[in-house]
Amino acid sequence: MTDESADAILEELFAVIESRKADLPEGSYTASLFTHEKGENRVLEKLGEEATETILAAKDDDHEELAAESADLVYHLLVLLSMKGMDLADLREELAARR
Ligand SMILES: N=c1c2ncn([C@@H]3O[C@H](COP(=O)(O)OP(=O)(O)OP(=O)(O)O)[C@@H](O)[C@H]3O)c2ncn1[C@@H]1O[C@H](COP(=O)(O)O)[C@@H](O)[C@H]1O
Repeated sequence: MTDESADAILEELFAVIESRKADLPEGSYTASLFTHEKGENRVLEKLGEEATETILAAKDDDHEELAAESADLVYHLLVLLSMKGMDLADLREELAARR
């Protein structure tokens, strides 16, 4: 996979998250994070859980599980950025500044 196509997938995912935030459709897990009674604490909790699950997968040297948990982690991180009014450009800018 090229860097460009990986970035396109992140862009597409972030656009879906933004659309769920705007429309709050019934049955959407993403929408449920934006409307959760715990507020932003719910996504923060999920980030902690997914980080732990990622660590456990790494310790087990389970590559399939590590990829799956990493995807959960990145998804919840993108939801958090969206919740805070930030976007992928903020992340890209910070990473680029470190080169
Ligand atoms: N990438 C994801 C994604 N990654 C993880 N998750 C959800 O995150 C949750 C992870 O929770 P856990 O691993 O702890 O498993 P769980 O036991 O089901 O979780 P909980 O009961 O604790 O909530 C699961 O409910 C997953 O479905 C995601 N939900 C949605 N997306 C993307 O968002 C899009 C829109 O989804 P909806 O908002 O549901 O329409 C989807 O098409 C996907 O592209």
